[in-house]
Amino acid sequence: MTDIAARLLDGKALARSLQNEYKKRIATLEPKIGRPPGLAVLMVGENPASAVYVRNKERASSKVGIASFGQHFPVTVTQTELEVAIDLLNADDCVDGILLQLPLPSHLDATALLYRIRPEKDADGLHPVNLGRLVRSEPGLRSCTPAGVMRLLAEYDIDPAGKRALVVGRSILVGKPMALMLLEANASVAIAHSHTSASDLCDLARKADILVPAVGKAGLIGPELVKPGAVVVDVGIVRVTNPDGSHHLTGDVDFDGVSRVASAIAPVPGGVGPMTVALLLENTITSWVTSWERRRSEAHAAL
Ligand SMILES: Nc1nc(=O)c2c([nH]1)NC[C@@H]1CN(c3ccc(C(=O)N[C@@H](CCC(=O)O)C(=O)O)cc3)C=[N+]21
Ligand SMILES: [Mg+2]
Repeated sequence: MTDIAARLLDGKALARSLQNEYKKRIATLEPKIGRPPGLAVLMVGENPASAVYVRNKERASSKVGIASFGQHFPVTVTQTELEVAIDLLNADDCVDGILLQLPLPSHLDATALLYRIRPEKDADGLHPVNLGRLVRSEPGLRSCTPAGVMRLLAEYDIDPAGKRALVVGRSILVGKPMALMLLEANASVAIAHSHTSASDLCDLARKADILVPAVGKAGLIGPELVKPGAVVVDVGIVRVTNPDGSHHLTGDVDFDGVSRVASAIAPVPGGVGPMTVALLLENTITSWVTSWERRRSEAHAAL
């Protein structure tokens, strides 16, 4: 067998160049709007993986000129306290994006909190209004990870139209919106999930031209599950503890094995993760511009 190295879908590099564009855009518009865009990331408890993502988001925000209104709550925080925090951010004219880091401890009702975020500030695209817009193929704020995957495919001129796509996983954060976005891009989409049998997963995966695992199970996708020439976008995130107690990040895909079979592959780390952060910034900037335009046209109407 000849080893054909797959093209690397370099999310890290693309995210870096997107961030440079965001930075310029903000620098141009800030004098007109009179304030920077604002993003509030709400985190509950001490999940170390979550802490890494929150830090990445805040670092990226400050790099492009987005003001952070992050709040970190103890694991004992009550539903009411979070509702109050969300209400204040909803009403704060300096805050354009609100992200509630998931998962939450089980004593909290995450759905009720997500529904409480004003759809105009829903930087994560998880409010039912924004999910409904996605189902209808209307513009709106969209879930950052799947939107980042679509942007990454576009950057490498990979057009899903007419291709068979398989999404593995059906979470509201990734799997479902991912399937809808691939459908919108005219792929023939299948979804495998925890009730899909191993043999069905194998059949579906081996037929897929575009394979998007989003499960969080290291080694789930080996080369035997990949159609030669397929595009593989790894959305799984697994935090592995090394023998010395340190940690490293890996995805659902056996990268070395699969990169000999696939035509293109997005790695973990360095693929979808940085794109998720980039699209979060982009959603925040979109909300910032939209709310400014709305206020301007209201002011005009009042004259
Ligand atoms: N409401 C909500 N929205 C989310 O978007 C959300 C969430 N909750 N909960 C947790 C997951 C996870 N997530 C990541 C974001 C960035 C990286 C990321 O930047 N990864 C880098 C490097 C990570 C590192 O520094 O090691 C990479 O893959 O190269 C990873 C994971 C967003 N999530
Ligand atoms: Mg599932």
